[in-house]
Amino acid sequence: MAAFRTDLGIDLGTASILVYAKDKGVVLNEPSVVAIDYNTNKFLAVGEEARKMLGRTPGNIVAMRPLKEGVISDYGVTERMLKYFIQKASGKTFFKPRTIVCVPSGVTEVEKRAVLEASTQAGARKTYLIEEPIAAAIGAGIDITQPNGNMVVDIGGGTTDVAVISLGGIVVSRSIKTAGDDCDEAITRYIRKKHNVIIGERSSEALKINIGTAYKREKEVYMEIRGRNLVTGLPKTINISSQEMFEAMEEPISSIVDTVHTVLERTPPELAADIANSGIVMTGGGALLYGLDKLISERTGIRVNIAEDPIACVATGTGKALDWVDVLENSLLDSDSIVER
Ligand SMILES: Nc1ncnc2c1ncn2[C@@H]1O[C@H](COP(=O)(O)OP(=O)(O)OP(=O)(O)O)[C@@H](O)[C@H]1O
Repeated sequence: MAAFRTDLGIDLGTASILVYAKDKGVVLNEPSVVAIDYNTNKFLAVGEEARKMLGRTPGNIVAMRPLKEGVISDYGVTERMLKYFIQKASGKTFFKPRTIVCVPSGVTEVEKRAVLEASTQAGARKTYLIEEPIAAAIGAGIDITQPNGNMVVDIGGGTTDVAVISLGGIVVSRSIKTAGDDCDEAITRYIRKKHNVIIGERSSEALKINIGTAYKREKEVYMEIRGRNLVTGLPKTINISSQEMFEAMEEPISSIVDTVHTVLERTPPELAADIANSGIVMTGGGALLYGLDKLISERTGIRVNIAEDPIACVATGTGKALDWVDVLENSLLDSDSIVER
């Protein structure tokens, strides 16, 4: 199949957008955040620049995430943001690329159309949509065309997708709206309750990344964080331990582990035997949470492998899928079939 230099694979994620260009790898990796001036309806900033504005904007400016919990919460803004990133990644020498966009698993048919339309309007010659677990599996280096069962656990910002894939298609899957962002929220609630301190979104994420833990650590680690004292209203610095993080995130983490368990229970025995042999593969930023691989392995009795560069897996898999369009045809939705040009 002929491939063009500018073909793009796009991981349209809740937390970030990654764009993979053929033969170049990941060329763009930015938070899926936009800052809009509501008086003029103009985009003031997109991506990293907009993320810095979260929680720091005056009345007329809103910094927001148009994708939430694995679904498109603001359709029009998502469309404009996607266009912006496609044009940025294509550069000046823009000759119509083919794009393959990986959409969060919870999107509706209407939202799928919106993504296809946005991509077409941004100049794509043809756009395909791919399901997230399939892209994650390809990105993790799994040959999904084989008649072997593979289990992929993709833990993103808004959704966790657990899927068993064989012969290029999903055999059993489950998607829950509990993932990395819920861990951040659980941390914020815990600190507010236990320390009477309110911390921001970025601080709770920093705690999770630096000292978060899903499986008891042998050696306790600590991190200082600044927030606002609920009683005095003044800034306060507190020292948080990894044990506290373990307690704070217990609920979202057990939902994720239970989901893996449920999918395994529903997996046909032949495929379950394949998975027991090859192990479970974890992808997405959430896979990097300390001890989560160990915990899942302990609960299921199956080895767990964290994919190399788990955050980029969906994007690289989406990009690589451009070469597999013919094989994957049944799993892909394309712009010719649903967008009237
Ligand atoms: N080292 C780390 N430890 C724990 N969590 C991490 C780490 N690095 C990133 N994350 C978390 O991973 C999540 C983002 O993952 P990813 O970029 O795969 O999601 P996404 O594709 O944007 O989201 P979704 O798949 O839900 O649409 C965020 O919640 C982030 O805090």
